[in-house]
Amino acid sequence: QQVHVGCPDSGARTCGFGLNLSAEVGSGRPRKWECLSAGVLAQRAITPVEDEKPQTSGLESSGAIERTRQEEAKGFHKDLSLLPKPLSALDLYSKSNDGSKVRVAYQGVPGAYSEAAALKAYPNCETVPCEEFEAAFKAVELWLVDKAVLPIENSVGGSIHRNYDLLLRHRLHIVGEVQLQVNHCLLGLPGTRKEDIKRVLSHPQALAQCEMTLMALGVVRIGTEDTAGAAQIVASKGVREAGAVASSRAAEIYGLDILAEKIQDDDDNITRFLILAREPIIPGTDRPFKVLHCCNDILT
Ligand SMILES: O=C(O)C(=O)C[C@]1(C(=O)O)C=C[C@@H](O)C=C1
Repeated sequence: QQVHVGCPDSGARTCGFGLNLSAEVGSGRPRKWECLSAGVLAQRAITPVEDEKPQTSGLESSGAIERTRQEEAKGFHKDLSLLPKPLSALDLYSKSNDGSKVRVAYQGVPGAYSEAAALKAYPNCETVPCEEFEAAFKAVELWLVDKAVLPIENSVGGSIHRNYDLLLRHRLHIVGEVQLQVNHCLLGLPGTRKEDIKRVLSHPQALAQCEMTLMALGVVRIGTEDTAGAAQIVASKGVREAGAVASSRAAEIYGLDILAEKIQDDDDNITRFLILAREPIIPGTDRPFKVLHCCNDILT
């Protein structure tokens, strides 16, 4: 039984990190265990093939070993390209930025715009729903997630003050931002008509963004924690006269009909989200950065 974890392209001999585990078949006892770290002294993994080489005896054998040792000592650093390449700041930047395996907290339930913003920022991320904004901040601080994506302002509704307060009270860093086009839909139970709706549930921001449409419909507005949460309530209560303002994705997730699309007052309804992390982004020194100098002298 042999397990070898290493770099397939360079082979065990040159791989900087490797694990080589061999055991005699049937004995159940490991015969050899070798784990190599990235250190230069531990460059060479003993492969099973080398281990099975027939043994030679006496002087002939020790002379050959000595010659090999000397040759190896002389030629140890001959092919420098075989040494493991040190990580650069750029490697780390691109690896942490490909979106894979990143856990991102957002406020709301699946189908919320904040979840869409998280997926826009990190397309392959694992989204983690949180009941309140504060829970999303704490999830990052407690290392339960890597990032949080939170709405900070909307082109129609203005600032989301709660998140400004939370930014002051928590020690997280703003590491990016996402802008999302928010297209609200009026959702209802399957088979309902727009005219049947008497009460509309949604996040207060979303209700404010659809003020004119909702006024024209003459419906009662009820605030909820998030837009997708409103869709979830409408679907679970099964009340035909209740509707929700939420995304088309929320309609899909909770099995609701889209009774009207793009019901926001302003077609250009954009929400800006901040991406928060425990660590700030420190510009690397291996890439050029643009710096803008404002010289007052030029203007006077
Ligand atoms: O309820 C949601 O779906 C959210 O993501 C929250 C929120 C907000 O807080 O502004 C985000 C975008 C929309 O502007 C409406 C609501």
